[in-house]
Amino acid sequence: MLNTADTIAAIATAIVPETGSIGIVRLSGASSIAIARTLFDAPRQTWESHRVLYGHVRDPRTGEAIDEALLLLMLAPRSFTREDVVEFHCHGGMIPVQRVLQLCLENGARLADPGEFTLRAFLNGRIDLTRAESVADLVGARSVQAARVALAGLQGKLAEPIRQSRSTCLDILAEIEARIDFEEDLPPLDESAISSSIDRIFCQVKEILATSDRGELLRSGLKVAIVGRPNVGKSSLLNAWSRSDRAIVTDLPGTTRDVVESRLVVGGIPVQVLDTAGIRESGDTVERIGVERSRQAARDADLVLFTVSAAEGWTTADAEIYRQVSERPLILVINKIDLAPADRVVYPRQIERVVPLAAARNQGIEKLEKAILDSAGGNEISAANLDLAINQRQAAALTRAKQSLEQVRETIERGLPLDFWSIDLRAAIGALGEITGEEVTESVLDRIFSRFCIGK
Ligand SMILES: Nc1nc2c(c(=O)[nH]1)N(C=O)[C@@H](CNc1ccc(C(=O)N[C@@H](CCC(=O)O)C(=O)O)cc1)CN2
Ligand SMILES: Nc1nc2c(ncn2[C@@H]2O[C@H](COP(=O)(O)OP(=O)(O)OP(=O)(O)O)[C@@H](O)[C@H]2O)c(=O)[nH]1
Ligand SMILES: [K+]
Ligand SMILES: [Mg+2]
Repeated sequence: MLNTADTIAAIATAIVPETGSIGIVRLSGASSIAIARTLFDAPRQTWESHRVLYGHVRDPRTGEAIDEALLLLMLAPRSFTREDVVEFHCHGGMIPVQRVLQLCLENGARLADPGEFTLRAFLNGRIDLTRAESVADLVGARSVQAARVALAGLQGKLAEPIRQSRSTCLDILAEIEARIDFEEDLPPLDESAISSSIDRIFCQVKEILATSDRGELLRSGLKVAIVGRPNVGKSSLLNAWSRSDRAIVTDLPGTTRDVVESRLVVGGIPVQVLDTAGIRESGDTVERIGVERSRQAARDADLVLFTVSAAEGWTTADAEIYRQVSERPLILVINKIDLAPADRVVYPRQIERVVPLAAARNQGIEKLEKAILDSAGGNEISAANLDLAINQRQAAALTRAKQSLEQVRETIERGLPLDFWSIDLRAAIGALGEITGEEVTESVLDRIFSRFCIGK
Protein backbone atom coordinates (compact mmCIF):
# COMPACT_ATOMS: atom_id res chain seq x y z
CA MET A 1 0.00 0.00 0.00
CA LEU A 2 2.81 2.43 0.78
CA ASN A 3 4.48 1.99 -2.59
CA THR A 4 4.91 5.47 -4.06
CA ALA A 5 7.40 4.53 -6.79
CA ASP A 6 4.68 3.64 -9.32
CA THR A 7 2.84 6.17 -11.40
CA ILE A 8 -0.84 5.72 -10.67
CA ALA A 9 -3.88 6.42 -12.83
CA ALA A 10 -7.63 6.55 -12.26
CA ILE A 11 -10.83 8.12 -13.45
CA ALA A 12 -11.33 11.05 -11.07
CA THR A 13 -14.92 11.91 -11.95
CA ALA A 14 -18.19 9.97 -11.67
CA ILE A 15 -18.79 7.77 -14.68
CA VAL A 16 -22.52 7.23 -14.68
CA PRO A 17 -23.45 6.97 -18.36
CA GLU A 18 -24.67 10.16 -20.01
CA THR A 19 -24.63 12.32 -16.88
CA GLY A 20 -21.34 14.19 -17.13
CA SER A 21 -20.23 16.37 -20.00
CA ILE A 22 -16.58 16.17 -18.93
CA GLY A 23 -14.66 13.29 -17.36
CA ILE A 24 -11.17 13.44 -15.89
CA VAL A 25 -8.43 10.82 -15.96
CA ARG A 26 -5.68 11.63 -13.48
CA LEU A 27 -2.06 10.48 -13.40
CA SER A 28 0.34 10.95 -10.50
CA GLY A 29 3.99 9.92 -10.19
CA ALA A 30 7.38 10.23 -11.78
CA SER A 31 6.33 8.89 -15.21
CA SER A 32 3.21 11.04 -15.56
CA ILE A 33 4.73 13.49 -18.00
CA ALA A 34 6.37 10.81 -20.12
CA ILE A 35 3.10 8.87 -20.35
CA ALA A 36 1.15 12.01 -21.20
CA ARG A 37 3.64 12.94 -23.93
CA THR A 38 3.24 9.48 -25.45
CA LEU A 39 -0.55 9.78 -25.54
CA PHE A 40 -1.30 13.45 -26.07
CA ASP A 41 -0.85 15.23 -29.35
CA ALA A 42 -0.70 18.99 -28.78
CA PRO A 43 1.12 20.60 -31.68
CA ARG A 44 3.04 23.86 -31.07
CA GLN A 45 2.23 24.00 -27.33
CA THR A 46 4.67 24.19 -24.42
CA TRP A 47 4.60 21.60 -21.67
CA GLU A 48 4.86 23.88 -18.64
CA SER A 49 3.49 23.45 -15.15
CA HIS A 50 0.03 24.86 -14.43
CA ARG A 51 -0.85 25.23 -18.07
CA VAL A 52 -3.75 23.78 -19.97
CA LEU A 53 -2.92 22.19 -23.32
CA TYR A 54 -5.44 21.59 -26.06
CA GLY A 55 -5.12 18.57 -28.34
CA HIS A 56 -6.03 14.95 -29.04
CA VAL A 57 -5.42 11.75 -27.13
CA ARG A 58 -4.12 9.17 -29.59
CA ASP A 59 -3.40 5.47 -29.35
CA PRO A 60 0.38 5.47 -29.89
CA ARG A 61 0.29 2.06 -31.64
CA THR A 62 -2.26 2.95 -34.29
CA GLY A 63 -2.36 6.73 -34.25
CA GLU A 64 -6.13 6.55 -33.83
CA ALA A 65 -7.68 9.62 -32.18
CA ILE A 66 -9.44 8.57 -28.95
CA ASP A 67 -10.74 11.96 -27.84
CA GLU A 68 -10.39 15.67 -28.29
CA ALA A 69 -9.33 16.85 -24.85
CA LEU A 70 -7.66 19.36 -22.56
CA LEU A 71 -4.61 18.40 -20.57
CA LEU A 72 -3.67 19.97 -17.26
CA LEU A 73 -0.08 19.75 -16.07
CA MET A 74 0.97 20.21 -12.43
CA LEU A 75 4.61 19.52 -11.77
CA ALA A 76 5.96 18.41 -8.38
CA PRO A 77 5.71 19.76 -5.75
CA ARG A 78 2.91 22.11 -6.85
CA SER A 79 0.22 19.44 -7.12
CA PHE A 80 -2.40 17.66 -5.02
CA THR A 81 -0.05 14.72 -4.36
CA ARG A 82 3.18 16.77 -4.50
CA GLU A 83 4.19 14.47 -7.37
CA ASP A 84 3.99 15.23 -11.08
CA VAL A 85 0.28 15.21 -11.88
CA VAL A 86 -1.38 15.18 -15.28
CA GLU A 87 -5.11 15.40 -15.85
CA PHE A 88 -6.83 14.53 -19.12
CA HIS A 89 -10.10 16.45 -19.29
CA CYS A 90 -12.07 14.28 -21.71
CA HIS A 91 -15.60 14.19 -22.96
CA GLY A 92 -17.77 12.68 -20.23
CA GLY A 93 -19.49 9.35 -20.49
CA MET A 94 -17.92 5.98 -20.12
CA ILE A 95 -16.20 5.33 -23.44
CA PRO A 96 -13.66 8.17 -23.94
CA VAL A 97 -12.67 8.23 -20.28
CA GLN A 98 -12.26 4.48 -20.01
CA ARG A 99 -10.27 4.29 -23.24
CA VAL A 100 -7.91 7.05 -22.06
CA LEU A 101 -7.45 5.28 -18.71
CA GLN A 102 -6.75 2.04 -20.55
CA LEU A 103 -4.06 3.77 -22.63
CA CYS A 104 -2.43 5.13 -19.46
CA LEU A 105 -2.33 1.61 -18.03
CA GLU A 106 -0.87 0.19 -21.25
CA ASN A 107 1.85 2.82 -21.25
CA GLY A 108 3.36 2.52 -17.80
CA ALA A 109 0.80 3.52 -15.17
CA ARG A 110 -0.85 1.24 -12.63
CA LEU A 111 -4.51 1.54 -11.59
CA ALA A 112 -4.68 3.56 -8.36
CA ASP A 113 -6.05 1.93 -5.21
CA PRO A 114 -9.03 3.62 -3.52
CA GLY A 115 -7.82 6.82 -1.87
CA GLU A 116 -4.28 6.43 -3.20
CA PHE A 117 -3.95 10.00 -4.54
CA THR A 118 -4.96 11.37 -1.13
CA LEU A 119 -2.70 8.82 0.59
CA ARG A 120 0.21 10.21 -1.42
CA ALA A 121 -0.76 13.76 -0.49
CA PHE A 122 -0.51 12.56 3.14
CA LEU A 123 2.71 10.55 2.75
CA ASN A 124 4.35 13.45 0.93
CA GLY A 125 3.45 15.79 3.77
CA ARG A 126 0.94 18.05 2.01
CA ILE A 127 -1.95 17.15 4.33
CA ASP A 128 -2.21 15.46 7.72
CA LEU A 129 -4.48 12.51 8.40
CA THR A 130 -7.49 14.54 9.63
CA ARG A 131 -7.41 16.57 6.41
CA ALA A 132 -7.22 13.37 4.37
CA GLU A 133 -10.26 12.04 6.21
CA SER A 134 -12.01 15.34 5.53
CA VAL A 135 -11.44 14.91 1.80
CA ALA A 136 -13.41 11.65 1.93
CA ASP A 137 -16.07 13.26 4.14
CA LEU A 138 -16.49 16.15 1.72
CA VAL A 139 -16.90 13.82 -1.24
CA GLY A 140 -19.38 11.66 0.70
CA ALA A 141 -21.30 14.49 2.41
CA ARG A 142 -25.06 14.16 2.07
CA SER A 143 -26.01 17.48 3.64
CA VAL A 144 -24.78 21.07 3.46
CA GLN A 145 -23.81 20.94 7.14
CA ALA A 146 -21.85 17.72 6.67
CA ALA A 147 -19.98 19.34 3.78
CA ARG A 148 -19.31 22.47 5.84
CA VAL A 149 -17.79 20.44 8.66
CA ALA A 150 -15.68 18.47 6.17
CA LEU A 151 -14.35 21.64 4.55
CA ALA A 152 -13.49 23.08 7.97
CA GLY A 153 -11.60 19.85 8.67
CA LEU A 154 -9.78 20.23 5.36
CA GLN A 155 -8.71 23.68 6.53
CA GLY A 156 -7.23 22.29 9.75
CA LYS A 157 -10.03 22.94 12.23
CA LEU A 158 -9.24 19.68 14.02
CA ALA A 159 -5.60 19.21 13.06
CA GLU A 160 -4.39 22.54 14.42
CA PRO A 161 -5.52 22.24 18.06
CA ILE A 162 -4.42 18.60 18.16
CA ARG A 163 -1.02 19.38 16.69
CA GLN A 164 -0.53 22.23 19.16
CA SER A 165 -1.55 20.13 22.17
CA ARG A 166 0.82 17.41 21.10
CA SER A 167 3.64 19.86 20.63
CA THR A 168 3.06 21.32 24.12
CA CYS A 169 3.14 17.78 25.54
CA LEU A 170 6.42 17.15 23.69
CA ASP A 171 7.92 20.33 25.22
CA ILE A 172 6.87 19.23 28.70
CA LEU A 173 8.27 15.76 28.08
CA ALA A 174 11.60 17.27 27.04
CA GLU A 175 11.73 19.28 30.28
CA ILE A 176 10.98 16.21 32.35
CA GLU A 177 13.49 14.01 30.57
CA ALA A 178 16.20 16.61 30.93
CA ARG A 179 15.57 16.51 34.72
CA ILE A 180 15.72 12.72 34.71
CA ASP A 181 19.06 12.79 32.87
CA PHE A 182 20.88 15.79 34.34
CA GLU A 183 18.99 16.79 37.44
CA GLU A 184 21.81 18.57 39.18
CA ASP A 185 22.61 21.02 36.35
CA LEU A 186 19.07 22.39 35.88
CA PRO A 187 16.69 24.61 37.85
CA PRO A 188 13.83 22.63 39.44
CA LEU A 189 10.73 21.84 37.37
CA ASP A 190 7.93 24.40 37.45
CA GLU A 191 5.35 21.86 38.51
CA SER A 192 2.45 24.25 38.72
CA ALA A 193 3.06 25.59 35.21
CA ILE A 194 3.19 22.03 33.91
CA SER A 195 0.03 21.13 35.81
CA SER A 196 -1.89 24.02 34.36
CA SER A 197 -0.66 23.27 30.81
CA ILE A 198 -1.85 19.68 31.17
CA ASP A 199 -5.17 20.93 32.55
CA ARG A 200 -5.68 23.21 29.56
CA ILE A 201 -4.97 20.43 27.09
CA PHE A 202 -7.19 18.05 29.05
CA CYS A 203 -10.13 20.49 28.85
CA GLN A 204 -9.63 21.06 25.16
CA VAL A 205 -9.52 17.32 24.50
CA LYS A 206 -12.76 16.93 26.44
CA GLU A 207 -14.44 19.67 24.41
CA ILE A 208 -13.40 18.14 21.11
CA LEU A 209 -14.53 14.69 22.28
CA ALA A 210 -18.01 16.07 22.95
CA THR A 211 -18.45 16.63 19.19
CA SER A 212 -18.29 12.94 18.33
CA ASP A 213 -22.04 12.27 18.58
CA ARG A 214 -22.89 14.91 16.03
CA GLY A 215 -20.02 13.68 13.87
CA GLU A 216 -21.70 10.30 13.79
CA LEU A 217 -25.08 11.88 12.92
CA LEU A 218 -23.63 14.08 10.17
CA ARG A 219 -21.63 11.30 8.55
CA SER A 220 -23.89 8.26 8.89
CA GLY A 221 -27.23 10.02 9.15
CA LEU A 222 -30.41 8.39 10.41
CA LYS A 223 -32.40 5.48 9.08
CA VAL A 224 -36.11 6.02 9.73
CA ALA A 225 -38.78 3.37 9.01
CA ILE A 226 -42.47 4.23 8.58
CA VAL A 227 -44.36 1.25 9.96
CA GLY A 228 -48.03 0.50 10.65
CA ARG A 229 -51.07 -1.45 9.53
CA PRO A 230 -52.35 -1.15 5.93
CA ASN A 231 -53.97 2.09 4.76
CA VAL A 232 -53.05 4.34 7.67
CA GLY A 233 -51.22 6.57 5.17
CA LYS A 234 -47.56 5.51 5.36
CA SER A 235 -46.90 6.00 1.66
CA SER A 236 -48.80 9.29 1.71
CA LEU A 237 -46.46 10.40 4.50
CA LEU A 238 -43.35 9.46 2.52
CA ASN A 239 -44.67 11.39 -0.49
CA ALA A 240 -45.66 14.48 1.47
CA TRP A 241 -42.36 14.51 3.31
CA SER A 242 -40.19 14.04 0.21
CA ARG A 243 -42.48 16.26 -1.88
CA SER A 244 -42.69 13.54 -4.52
CA ASP A 245 -44.82 10.70 -5.83
CA ARG A 246 -42.14 8.22 -4.89
CA ALA A 247 -44.57 5.64 -3.44
CA ILE A 248 -47.85 4.40 -4.90
CA VAL A 249 -50.88 5.54 -2.88
CA THR A 250 -54.34 3.99 -3.30
CA ASP A 251 -57.28 3.37 -1.01
CA LEU A 252 -56.62 -0.36 -1.25
CA PRO A 253 -55.03 -1.89 1.87
CA GLY A 254 -51.89 -3.77 0.89
CA THR A 255 -50.79 -1.33 -1.82
CA THR A 256 -47.12 -1.16 -0.79
CA ARG A 257 -45.45 -4.55 -1.21
CA ASP A 258 -41.79 -3.72 -0.89
CA VAL A 259 -39.63 -1.24 1.01
CA VAL A 260 -39.56 2.16 -0.77
CA GLU A 261 -36.61 4.43 0.05
CA SER A 262 -36.25 8.18 -0.10
CA ARG A 263 -33.28 10.32 1.00
CA LEU A 264 -33.91 13.62 2.76
CA VAL A 265 -32.04 16.11 4.92
CA VAL A 266 -33.57 17.10 8.24
CA GLY A 267 -31.88 19.93 10.11
CA GLY A 268 -28.56 19.09 8.50
CA ILE A 269 -28.81 15.36 9.19
CA PRO A 270 -29.01 13.05 6.17
CA VAL A 271 -32.10 10.89 6.66
CA GLN A 272 -32.93 7.70 4.81
CA VAL A 273 -36.70 7.20 5.01
CA LEU A 274 -38.19 3.76 4.38
CA ASP A 275 -41.87 3.33 3.55
CA THR A 276 -42.93 -0.24 4.23
CA ALA A 277 -45.75 -2.66 3.49
CA GLY A 278 -48.66 -2.43 5.94
CA ILE A 279 -48.29 -5.12 8.57
CA ARG A 280 -51.11 -7.70 8.65
CA GLU A 281 -51.65 -11.45 8.36
CA SER A 282 -52.01 -12.22 4.67
CA GLY A 283 -52.67 -15.27 2.54
CA ASP A 284 -50.84 -13.66 -0.35
CA THR A 285 -47.26 -14.90 -0.69
CA VAL A 286 -45.90 -11.63 -2.08
CA GLU A 287 -47.55 -9.57 0.63
CA ARG A 288 -46.28 -11.93 3.35
CA ILE A 289 -42.71 -11.43 2.16
CA GLY A 290 -43.32 -7.66 2.08
CA VAL A 291 -44.60 -7.72 5.65
CA GLU A 292 -41.52 -9.63 6.78
CA ARG A 293 -39.40 -6.89 5.15
CA SER A 294 -41.38 -4.27 7.07
CA ARG A 295 -40.53 -5.99 10.35
CA GLN A 296 -36.88 -6.22 9.34
CA ALA A 297 -36.84 -2.51 8.40
CA ALA A 298 -38.26 -1.66 11.83
CA ARG A 299 -35.52 -3.72 13.50
CA ASP A 300 -32.73 -2.12 11.44
CA ALA A 301 -33.93 1.48 11.73
CA ASP A 302 -32.50 4.05 14.13
CA LEU A 303 -36.04 5.37 14.57
CA VAL A 304 -39.51 3.93 13.87
CA LEU A 305 -42.38 6.18 12.84
CA PHE A 306 -45.22 4.03 14.09
CA THR A 307 -48.21 5.31 12.11
CA VAL A 308 -51.89 5.00 13.06
CA SER A 309 -55.06 6.68 11.81
CA ALA A 310 -57.17 9.15 13.80
CA ALA A 311 -60.18 8.01 11.77
CA GLU A 312 -60.09 4.53 13.30
CA GLY A 313 -58.43 5.18 16.66
CA TRP A 314 -56.11 2.73 18.42
CA THR A 315 -57.18 -0.68 17.08
CA THR A 316 -56.22 -4.16 18.28
CA ALA A 317 -54.15 -4.49 15.09
CA ASP A 318 -52.26 -1.31 16.09
CA ALA A 319 -51.71 -2.75 19.57
CA GLU A 320 -50.27 -5.95 18.11
CA ILE A 321 -47.86 -4.08 15.80
CA TYR A 322 -46.87 -1.77 18.66
CA ARG A 323 -45.98 -4.83 20.70
CA GLN A 324 -43.51 -5.80 17.95
CA VAL A 325 -41.81 -2.40 17.68
CA SER A 326 -42.12 -0.97 21.19
CA GLU A 327 -38.49 -1.80 22.03
CA ARG A 328 -37.23 0.47 19.25
CA PRO A 329 -36.76 4.26 19.50
CA LEU A 330 -40.16 5.36 18.27
CA ILE A 331 -42.42 8.28 17.41
CA LEU A 332 -46.18 7.72 17.24
CA VAL A 333 -47.56 9.40 14.13
CA ILE A 334 -51.32 9.98 14.27
CA ASN A 335 -52.34 10.51 10.65
CA LYS A 336 -55.59 11.70 9.04
CA ILE A 337 -56.38 14.32 11.69
CA ASP A 338 -58.43 16.07 9.02
CA LEU A 339 -60.97 13.26 9.45
CA ALA A 340 -61.09 13.01 13.24
CA PRO A 341 -59.38 14.63 16.23
CA ALA A 342 -56.06 13.12 17.25
CA ASP A 343 -57.31 12.37 20.78
CA ARG A 344 -59.53 9.71 19.27
CA VAL A 345 -56.38 7.62 19.42
CA VAL A 346 -55.96 6.28 22.95
CA TYR A 347 -52.40 5.01 22.96
CA PRO A 348 -50.25 3.42 25.69
CA ARG A 349 -48.95 6.02 28.13
CA GLN A 350 -45.33 4.92 27.83
CA ILE A 351 -45.17 6.46 24.33
CA GLU A 352 -43.42 9.79 24.84
CA ARG A 353 -43.25 11.32 21.40
CA VAL A 354 -46.47 11.82 19.45
CA VAL A 355 -47.00 13.82 16.26
CA PRO A 356 -50.51 14.39 14.85
CA LEU A 357 -50.58 15.14 11.12
CA ALA A 358 -52.52 14.90 7.87
CA ALA A 359 -50.16 13.50 5.26
CA ALA A 360 -52.58 13.81 2.36
CA ARG A 361 -52.84 17.53 3.10
CA ASN A 362 -49.12 18.09 3.76
CA GLN A 363 -49.92 19.15 7.32
CA GLY A 364 -47.66 18.50 10.31
CA ILE A 365 -44.44 17.58 8.50
CA GLU A 366 -42.47 20.34 10.25
CA LYS A 367 -43.59 19.08 13.65
CA LEU A 368 -42.53 15.60 12.65
CA GLU A 369 -39.07 16.83 11.68
CA LYS A 370 -38.72 18.67 14.97
CA ALA A 371 -39.69 15.54 16.91
CA ILE A 372 -37.13 13.51 14.95
CA LEU A 373 -34.36 16.01 15.70
CA ASP A 374 -35.35 16.02 19.38
CA SER A 375 -35.23 12.26 19.61
CA ALA A 376 -31.89 11.99 17.78
CA GLY A 377 -30.20 14.80 19.70
CA GLY A 378 -29.70 16.59 16.39
CA ASN A 379 -30.97 20.04 17.31
CA GLU A 380 -27.57 21.63 17.66
CA ILE A 381 -26.52 20.54 14.18
CA SER A 382 -28.70 23.16 12.55
CA ALA A 383 -26.77 25.82 14.50
CA ALA A 384 -24.93 27.85 11.90
CA ASN A 385 -21.52 28.07 13.56
CA LEU A 386 -20.94 24.35 13.79
CA ASP A 387 -17.73 23.28 12.12
CA LEU A 388 -16.11 20.58 14.23
CA ALA A 389 -17.40 17.03 14.49
CA ILE A 390 -14.94 14.18 14.96
CA ASN A 391 -15.31 10.64 13.65
CA GLN A 392 -15.13 7.35 15.55
CA ARG A 393 -11.44 6.76 14.91
CA GLN A 394 -10.57 10.22 16.15
CA ALA A 395 -12.85 9.81 19.17
CA ALA A 396 -11.20 6.52 20.13
CA ALA A 397 -7.71 8.06 20.00
CA LEU A 398 -8.83 11.18 21.87
CA THR A 399 -10.38 9.03 24.59
CA ARG A 400 -7.02 7.35 25.08
CA ALA A 401 -5.27 10.72 25.12
CA LYS A 402 -7.73 11.95 27.73
CA GLN A 403 -7.16 8.93 29.97
CA SER A 404 -3.39 9.32 29.77
CA LEU A 405 -3.60 13.03 30.57
CA GLU A 406 -5.79 12.21 33.55
CA GLN A 407 -3.09 9.83 34.75
CA VAL A 408 -0.41 12.45 34.31
CA ARG A 409 -2.46 14.79 36.50
CA GLU A 410 -2.86 12.13 39.15
CA THR A 411 0.84 11.27 39.06
CA ILE A 412 1.75 14.92 39.60
CA GLU A 413 -0.75 15.29 42.45
CA ARG A 414 0.52 12.19 44.21
CA GLY A 415 4.11 13.42 43.93
CA LEU A 416 5.32 10.29 42.13
CA PRO A 417 8.81 10.22 40.52
CA LEU A 418 9.39 11.89 37.14
CA ASP A 419 9.71 8.56 35.29
CA PHE A 420 6.01 7.99 35.95
CA TRP A 421 5.05 11.37 34.50
CA SER A 422 6.91 10.66 31.30
CA ILE A 423 5.29 7.25 30.73
CA ASP A 424 1.76 8.67 30.71
CA LEU A 425 2.76 11.77 28.83
CA ARG A 426 4.29 9.62 26.11
CA ALA A 427 1.05 7.65 25.83
CA ALA A 428 -0.93 10.89 25.41
CA ILE A 429 1.53 12.12 22.76
CA GLY A 430 1.16 8.82 20.91
CA ALA A 431 -2.63 9.00 20.92
CA LEU A 432 -2.66 12.61 19.69
CA GLY A 433 -0.13 11.71 17.01
CA GLU A 434 -2.40 8.96 15.74
CA ILE A 435 -5.11 11.52 15.03
CA THR A 436 -2.95 13.75 12.85
CA GLY A 437 -0.94 10.84 11.48
CA GLU A 438 2.34 11.97 13.00
CA GLU A 439 2.41 8.54 14.64
CA VAL A 440 0.43 5.96 12.75
CA THR A 441 0.79 2.36 11.63
CA GLU A 442 0.41 1.09 8.11
CA SER A 443 -2.61 -0.99 9.03
CA VAL A 444 -4.43 2.08 10.35
CA LEU A 445 -3.64 3.90 7.09
CA ASP A 446 -4.92 0.89 5.15
CA ARG A 447 -8.18 0.94 7.06
CA ILE A 448 -8.70 4.68 6.52
CA PHE A 449 -7.85 4.90 2.84
CA SER A 450 -9.55 1.69 1.72
CA ARG A 451 -12.86 3.41 2.50
CA PHE A 452 -12.20 6.09 -0.12
CA CYS A 453 -13.56 5.87 -3.63
CA ILE A 454 -11.24 5.13 -6.56
CA GLY A 455 -9.76 8.26 -8.10
CA LYS A 456 -9.63 10.25 -4.83
N1 LIG B 1 -9.27 19.35 -11.82
C1 LIG B 1 -9.21 19.21 -10.52
N2 LIG B 1 -10.09 19.81 -9.71
C2 LIG B 1 -10.02 19.65 -8.35
C3 LIG B 1 -9.01 18.86 -7.77
C4 LIG B 1 -8.09 18.22 -8.64
O1 LIG B 1 -7.18 17.48 -8.21
N3 LIG B 1 -8.22 18.43 -10.00
N4 LIG B 1 -8.98 18.72 -6.37
C5 LIG B 1 -8.36 17.66 -5.73
O2 LIG B 1 -8.65 17.31 -4.60
C6 LIG B 1 -9.71 19.67 -5.53
C7 LIG B 1 -8.92 20.93 -5.36
N5 LIG B 1 -7.87 20.70 -4.43
C8 LIG B 1 -6.53 20.87 -4.70
C9 LIG B 1 -5.71 20.99 -3.63
C10 LIG B 1 -4.37 21.22 -3.81
C11 LIG B 1 -3.86 21.31 -5.10
C12 LIG B 1 -2.42 21.61 -5.28
O3 LIG B 1 -1.93 21.50 -6.39
N6 LIG B 1 -1.70 22.00 -4.25
C13 LIG B 1 -0.29 22.23 -4.23
C14 LIG B 1 0.14 23.44 -5.04
C15 LIG B 1 -0.63 24.70 -4.84
C16 LIG B 1 -0.03 25.84 -5.67
O4 LIG B 1 0.08 25.71 -6.87
O5 LIG B 1 0.36 26.82 -5.06
C17 LIG B 1 0.21 22.32 -2.80
O6 LIG B 1 -0.59 22.60 -1.91
O7 LIG B 1 1.40 22.06 -2.60
C18 LIG B 1 -4.70 21.13 -6.19
C19 LIG B 1 -6.04 20.92 -5.99
C20 LIG B 1 -11.04 19.96 -6.16
N7 LIG B 1 -10.92 20.28 -7.58
N1 LIG C 1 -58.26 12.09 4.67
C1 LIG C 1 -57.02 11.66 4.62
N2 LIG C 1 -56.72 10.59 3.90
C2 LIG C 1 -55.46 10.17 3.88
C3 LIG C 1 -54.46 10.83 4.60
N3 LIG C 1 -53.29 10.17 4.38
C4 LIG C 1 -53.56 9.17 3.54
N4 LIG C 1 -54.87 9.14 3.23
C5 LIG C 1 -55.57 8.18 2.35
O1 LIG C 1 -55.48 6.89 2.91
C6 LIG C 1 -55.41 5.93 1.87
C7 LIG C 1 -54.24 5.01 2.10
O2 LIG C 1 -53.06 5.78 1.97
P1 LIG C 1 -51.65 5.10 1.72
O3 LIG C 1 -50.65 6.19 1.82
O4 LIG C 1 -51.66 4.27 0.51
O5 LIG C 1 -51.58 4.17 2.99
P2 LIG C 1 -50.47 3.08 3.37
O6 LIG C 1 -50.36 3.06 4.84
O7 LIG C 1 -49.22 3.33 2.60
O8 LIG C 1 -51.15 1.74 2.87
P3 LIG C 1 -50.47 0.33 2.50
O9 LIG C 1 -49.30 0.60 1.60
O10 LIG C 1 -51.54 -0.38 1.81
O11 LIG C 1 -50.07 -0.29 3.77
C8 LIG C 1 -55.33 6.69 0.56
O12 LIG C 1 -56.61 6.75 -0.01
C9 LIG C 1 -54.89 8.06 1.00
O13 LIG C 1 -55.32 9.08 0.14
C10 LIG C 1 -54.80 11.97 5.36
O14 LIG C 1 -53.98 12.62 6.00
N5 LIG C 1 -56.10 12.33 5.34
K1 LIG D 1 -52.99 1.79 0.66
MG1 LIG E 1 -48.19 2.17 1.28
